[in-house]
Amino acid sequence: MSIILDNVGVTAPDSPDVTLLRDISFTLQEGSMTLLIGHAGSGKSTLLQVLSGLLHPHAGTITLDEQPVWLKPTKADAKQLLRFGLTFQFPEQQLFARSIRQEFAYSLRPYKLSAEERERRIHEATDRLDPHGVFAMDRSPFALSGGEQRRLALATTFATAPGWLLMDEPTAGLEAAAVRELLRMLRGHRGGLVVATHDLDTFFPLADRVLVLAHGELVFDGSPQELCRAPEVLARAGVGLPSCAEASQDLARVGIAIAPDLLTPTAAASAILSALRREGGSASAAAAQPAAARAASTAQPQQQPAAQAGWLRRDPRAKWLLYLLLAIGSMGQQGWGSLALAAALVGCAFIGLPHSVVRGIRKIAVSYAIFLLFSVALAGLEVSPWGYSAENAWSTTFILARLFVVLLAGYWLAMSTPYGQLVQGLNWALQYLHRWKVPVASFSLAVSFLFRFIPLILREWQQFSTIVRARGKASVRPGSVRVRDIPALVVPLLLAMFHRAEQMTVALEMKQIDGMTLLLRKCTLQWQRADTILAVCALLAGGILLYT
Ligand SMILES: Nc1ncnc2c1ncn2[C@@H]1O[C@H](COP(=O)(O)OP(=O)(O)OP(=O)(O)O)[C@@H](O)[C@H]1O
Repeated sequence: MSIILDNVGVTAPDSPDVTLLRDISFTLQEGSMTLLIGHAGSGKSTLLQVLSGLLHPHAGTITLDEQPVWLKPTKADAKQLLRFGLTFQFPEQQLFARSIRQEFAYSLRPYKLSAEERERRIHEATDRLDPHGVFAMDRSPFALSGGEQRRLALATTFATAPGWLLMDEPTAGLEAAAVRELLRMLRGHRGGLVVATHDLDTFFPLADRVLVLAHGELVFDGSPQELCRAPEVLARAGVGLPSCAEASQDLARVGIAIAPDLLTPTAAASAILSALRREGGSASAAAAQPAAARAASTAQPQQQPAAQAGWLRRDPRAKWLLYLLLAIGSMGQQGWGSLALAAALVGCAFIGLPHSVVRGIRKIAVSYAIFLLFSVALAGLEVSPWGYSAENAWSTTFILARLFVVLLAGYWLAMSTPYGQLVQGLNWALQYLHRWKVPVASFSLAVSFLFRFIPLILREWQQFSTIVRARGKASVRPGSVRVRDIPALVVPLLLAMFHRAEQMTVALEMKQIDGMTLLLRKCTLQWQRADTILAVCALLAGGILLYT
């Protein structure tokens, strides 16, 4: 049961111009354990999602047992999906059900097992992962401790008996004893394993193979031992050395030569002992020196920050002004002709923004059109006597169309301005109101909080929707969620958001930040000539809309 990736390339789901993985080719053999390592953001999690059929590659092919994983760009082969088990970082965050039994039921549902087989799988998984017998089937998963929750989350994946178990940072946040326990379980896993990790020392002794990623490209494919003998590869890829290679370099400096590929403390200890016993270890230390020197001298590649797009460089105060005038001007329109003019002016604001932003309008428009159809259908209904008023329907259409133009203006502001700048721009205006004794401090705090929260919600939504697609084995378009998976998405999402809100509140309290502090912060924005031109254009656009 081998997995073959042939020249796979992946772009960001929402931004096809951003490449996440480039020309990845390799074959993974059944029963093997492969590590994915690389610097933060190198593409490890993305590769796991591609391997498990959650993310469609824009180029190349992926086959499992010579059968393609993807039938078409929006549809993975449902049968193939059942053969993968993907666990995410902090898998305990994915729990949502009222009872442990329901957690298992949710993970096993796509497999359509008989009742006996389902019970057998649950027993087998709990035997392995519940040594202290805390998984009473009617117990709430939220009544378990953090470590027990993680074991339960892993057990639900193990119960699906995946041919390929793919794990993202499985040791993150685990204490040493729990790591040992995890390794014991992994040794017992009968299928193939792919582990994305930064924890080289834990996994190198177990792994058959290591794939190193750097900036979305595969830069090394070989055994852990080979990689330890080539520390320059790790340095170039921005990955720290495993302890065995580091110890070998340090010992070489004091004249003790041991090989850099002794992956366990036991192997290293006996090599050190032999080296100490040997006379004149210094000569061999010289042999180890070049590798150390090579590693140290290899500078890590620096990524150049991308040039900022024109709109992003503009002062947020000018953008707020344009937004407010467009929004007020659009709301003031009473006829379709002038509303079309307002829409055209809002449309002009999108010129120069990335294609992904423009594509976002299509998504918003589709959802809004559905909402509009329902609203218009209801608005026209007349109850006594029964009938349908075209006039009511038409006026509702107009009001909703006007709202849509305002919504687009808001979307433009949000997409063209980083949230920090949005808040600064608004606070600048609020400072004047504060001087005129208008109580705006709480408003300023609420706005800062809200703007900080919106991107967090979007990020968490993306993460949890990927998790439910993986657990529910949903062969649906990436980014979408089936209705029946919504409880499995909403509960962990809300819990994560509450947790985030709590963290942010504590951070604000610790830093003693309140609305007044935010309001009185020195404004670091810099008004430029182009901003004056934008402000004049905004006033002109506003003037035209108010006049029409
Ligand atoms: N939906 C997306 N849109 C745009 N960029 C994305 C998207 N998903 C991931 N990226 C970017 O792709 C790169 C690879 O992300 P990925 O999560 O795969 O990295 P990683 O190697 O797993 O990182 P880490 O070790 O920090 O978990 C990152 O720079 C990330 O910001």
